Amino acid sequence: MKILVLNAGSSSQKSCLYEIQDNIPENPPKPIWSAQVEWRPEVAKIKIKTATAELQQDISASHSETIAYLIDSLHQGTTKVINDLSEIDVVGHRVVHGGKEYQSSVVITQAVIDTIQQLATLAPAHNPVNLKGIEAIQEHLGDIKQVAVFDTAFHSHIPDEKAIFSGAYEWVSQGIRRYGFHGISHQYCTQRAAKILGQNLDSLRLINCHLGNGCSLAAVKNGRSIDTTMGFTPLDGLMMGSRSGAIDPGLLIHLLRQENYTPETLDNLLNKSSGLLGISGISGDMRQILGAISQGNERAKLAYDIYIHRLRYYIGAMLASLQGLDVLIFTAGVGENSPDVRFSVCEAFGFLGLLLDNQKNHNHPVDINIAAPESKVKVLVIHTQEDWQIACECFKLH
Ligand SMILES: Nc1ncnc2c1ncn2[C@@H]1O[C@H](COP(=O)(O)OP(=O)(O)O)[C@@H](O)[C@H]1O
Ligand SMILES: CC(=O)OP(=O)(O)O
Ligand SMILES: [Mg+2]
Repeated sequence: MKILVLNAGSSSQKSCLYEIQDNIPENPPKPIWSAQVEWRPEVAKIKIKTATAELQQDISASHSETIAYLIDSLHQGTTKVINDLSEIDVVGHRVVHGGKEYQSSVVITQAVIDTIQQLATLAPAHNPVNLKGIEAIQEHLGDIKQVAVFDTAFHSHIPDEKAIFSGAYEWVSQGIRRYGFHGISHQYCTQRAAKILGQNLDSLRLINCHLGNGCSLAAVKNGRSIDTTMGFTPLDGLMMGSRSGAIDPGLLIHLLRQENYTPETLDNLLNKSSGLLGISGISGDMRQILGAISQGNERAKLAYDIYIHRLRYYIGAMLASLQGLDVLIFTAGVGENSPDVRFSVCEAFGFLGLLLDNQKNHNHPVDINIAAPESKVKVLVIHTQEDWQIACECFKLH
């Protein structure tokens, strides 16, 4: 069975074509075809990879035209991997916000599209681009079966005392609660951790640190998320590349009342120009922050220190929810690639008996335990594979 996956983020889209035969294999296979698009103001920067070819192309085209270009590259030119588009059985999409309506993956119907649309105000940087992907597939692949896989689904069993905000009781019936995000990645890493360690999830308390452009933690017990740092929207919790994470809600009232902010200017400030970017004034990219620190830039150092403090602070919160810890996991762009961040975080938890193996930490670890043999907590670096997780969900629903 051939499954095309579109994993759209706020500024980029990863896409893969997978083939699954009779059963889901234990280890994720390489995709037959993969593509990455970065949306820049005037241009889509495209990279396509197959077993035998690599193609890089900048095109000036709309979202739908860019997806048409990707689809063409599946059966034409040097990146051709299928003879005909009818070989594709199903298309899976990452959808960031599923609200209270969706607690597991669903086959997409018009009603599903309408709901994703209604939820767009809660994830304005994500749900609209997810919808564009669904519509482009309808346009170019007709009525092929499409599946929505929600970032919120993995967190849908978080107990009420951790999910309900301590505001108005009416919020509960209005669906205002902690939903949590990055669930596709948190779920993949949870299952992968059990596989790497050869242990059953029933016996493991995990904290998964998803540190990409957006950042969140999940506390996982018995294979389920029981707490997480993102909330009603993907703005809560940790400091991120350009998002503030949690801040005093009284500050928002102050900005609206005294500083003439509007909902739009606040949204822009908190989602697009805060976090590492806002504090450093340089970039939301951790590589650039680390580079600037090595040049002695004090604002970059402050941004890094706040980022680490917030990570430690929320790991503390997840520890309290789990009442202990067996495995700490680092994943996504920063978590997978920055030994500095991993070291700075782990240093604070020596009191738990957590000890890193410094050599393993620096040796580009992928899917291994980087804790010292005597450490009481295992520390895994896992290459998150959201696309594969989405493909597996499609396979299960087909
Ligand atoms: N070698 C590295 N060291 C530190 N950070 C890195 C490194 N490589 C990538 N990153 C970080 O990873 C981030 C992107 O992570 P990624 O998971 O790809 O994000 P997303 O899927 O949210 O767009 C970049 O902003 C960058 O800060
Ligand atoms: C939900 C979310 O924040 O996703 P991303 O990290 O892809 O922006
Ligand atoms: Mg991501």
